[in-house]
Amino acid sequence: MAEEKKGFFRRLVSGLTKTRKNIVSGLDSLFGGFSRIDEEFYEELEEILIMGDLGVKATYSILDDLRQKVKENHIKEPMDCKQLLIDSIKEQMQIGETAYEFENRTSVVLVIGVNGVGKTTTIGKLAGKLRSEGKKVVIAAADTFRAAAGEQLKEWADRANAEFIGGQEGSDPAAVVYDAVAAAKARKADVMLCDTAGRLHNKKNLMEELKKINRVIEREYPDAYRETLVVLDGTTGQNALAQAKQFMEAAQITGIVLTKMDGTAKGGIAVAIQAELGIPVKYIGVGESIEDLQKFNSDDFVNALFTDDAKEDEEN
Ligand SMILES: Nc1nc2c(ncn2[C@@H]2O[C@H](COP(=O)(O)OP(=O)(O)OP(=O)(O)O)[C@@H](O)[C@H]2O)c(=O)[nH]1
Repeated sequence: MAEEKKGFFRRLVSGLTKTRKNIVSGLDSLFGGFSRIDEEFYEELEEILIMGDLGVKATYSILDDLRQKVKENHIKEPMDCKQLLIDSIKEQMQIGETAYEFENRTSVVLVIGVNGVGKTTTIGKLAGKLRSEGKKVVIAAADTFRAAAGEQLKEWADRANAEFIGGQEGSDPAAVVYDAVAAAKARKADVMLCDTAGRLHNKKNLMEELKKINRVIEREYPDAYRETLVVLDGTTGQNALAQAKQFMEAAQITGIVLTKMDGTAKGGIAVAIQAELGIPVKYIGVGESIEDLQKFNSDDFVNALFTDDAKEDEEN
């Protein structure tokens, strides 16, 4: 288990290389370049955090907290406030224990997200993980808006050996969900993963569609535990935050999946999401294989961001 955790941490550190360089190299020159903690120091810190995609709200809270800690602890040297900054970022991200209840109960997991964010891949990876734990999985392809979405999902379902229920292009998504619930009940599935179309440009339609899907699940599968995950593309930074806010208006979101965190300098968005929206990031994607979808832990994430390369190389 310890080995597994270490392996994951290493993958996280290497996946976050660009984000780490973006944020930490700026901070290192800030801590090294200033001889005292003054207004200019705080202004530069503010700029680094904003540019690192931590979001305006989280950045201001972190700065307020840091100012207070610096005062209380009578810190004079910029270098000495690095750990305080790390602690402040962690504190901003605290939203209590993240639950993964759906793994242990008969559940329906609705997955929402706009095209191209990595929704299909995420469902495929999740199905693979659940199957490897011996769980029975049904995948409902309720994104009937695009035929290609269903085909791609079927490939993942076949690979994971999960049951796949789809519909014709343009058919009623709620009808697919109805069929999938029937299949899940008949086969005593543990988890039903449900892909949905995420047409944000037409919020009213999206809301109606999700409501209809929810009605079917509530009526046909009242005992199923419910989870609604929004998938966001980590490379889009603040745009991902805006998308999350819009989805929050359309549905009761229980968690976020942040994908493509390996190829981006904008990984600070994970801080913005938890600090600003108070919704847990439940998984992050740091690559395209199944093991690259990982449960998110904010302390590990912040530690990975502040791990320096030289030390990592030494340990390896
Ligand atoms: N590097 C990297 N690529 C990812 C990750 N997650 C998904 N991708 C890639 O992102 C691309 C889009 O992923 P899809 O799963 O097809 O996205 P989608 O949201 O289902 O998109 P549509 O099917 O077009 O609606 C694919 O090439 C995936 O391999 C990740 O964590 N890291």
